Amino acid sequence: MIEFINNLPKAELHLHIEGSFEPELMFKIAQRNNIKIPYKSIKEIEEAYKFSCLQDFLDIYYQGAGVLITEQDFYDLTYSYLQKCAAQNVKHTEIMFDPQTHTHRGITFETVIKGISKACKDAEENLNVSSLLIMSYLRHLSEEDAFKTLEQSLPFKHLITAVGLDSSEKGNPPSKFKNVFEASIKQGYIPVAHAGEEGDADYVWEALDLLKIKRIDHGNNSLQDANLIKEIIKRNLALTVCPLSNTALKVVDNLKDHPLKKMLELGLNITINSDDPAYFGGQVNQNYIETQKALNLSKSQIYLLAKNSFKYSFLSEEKKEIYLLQLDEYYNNNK
Ligand code: HPA
Ligand SMILES: [Zn+2]
Repeated sequence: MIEFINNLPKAELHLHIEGSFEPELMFKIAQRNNIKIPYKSIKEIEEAYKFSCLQDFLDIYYQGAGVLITEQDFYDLTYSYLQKCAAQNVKHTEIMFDPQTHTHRGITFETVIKGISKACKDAEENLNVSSLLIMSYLRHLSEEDAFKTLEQSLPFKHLITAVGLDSSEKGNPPSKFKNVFEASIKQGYIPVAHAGEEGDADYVWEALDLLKIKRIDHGNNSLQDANLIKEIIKRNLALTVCPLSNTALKVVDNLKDHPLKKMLELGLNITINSDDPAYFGGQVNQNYIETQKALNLSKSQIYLLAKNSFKYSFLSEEKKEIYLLQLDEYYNNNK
């Protein structure tokens, strides 16, 4: 089964590039930029990565991102993640980045987007991994600040496919960002949002009805509301579920209690993703492997999860078709 998962062609739809920042690379870039980080060794960093909730994690995640200064830093961070994609048979990835985490430290939007997008272009050519970008607004900041970010993104609109909403969920409902999402959609960006990770089902309703999202990031707490489940299925929206993130942030106590299998049985369109792999103990394949084991998922369920990852991507129908054919061929030869 492990080999079946490792070789399975798949896409990743929920990945924060700042959350892919491995300790080794963080040390290297910190040294290069003459920045002190509050850890003496990789062991100390790993010790610090013990979280009791989302906010606990976010404090450390923003601190880690603070060593990224130059276009080269953003390039190295992104290329390093894309190399991991190639090694895991991730054929396509939809990468979130948080511009405000960097612009608030005096790094220009241009530096961030140029470094990330150049790595994506090189990986497409050299590693055969395709990607697109999701610019995520930080929900603990104001809507006005998100509007500034939208404005800064416009010269680089051709490099960005979607907008997202992440950071501290509780107390920052989707309704706070209704206007900036409306403006983002007008600019041609596809809307997605984190909803129902720590927030309740009403936050997912708001994301659907007010932000008009085309995909739900996490969405675990949708299970609180049977009408919401029906609505998600009716709108044909997928949930980008992140099992190891959920256990690391205590959204779920134990992987054996994870609702993913129940979600599949309810007919929800589910995908498996790593969220912040450097912080949560595993890349996307590890998420598949551990979840399969904990929930005793069948090969056909694993196949369905990979199929959903392409089907609910924001690729063109033609490109989806190519990847889906590759996946079907793999499955027929290995089931
Ligand atoms: O899992 C997450 N939730 C909210 N914000 C985030 N930013 C990075 N990862 C996350
Ligand atoms: Zn996330």
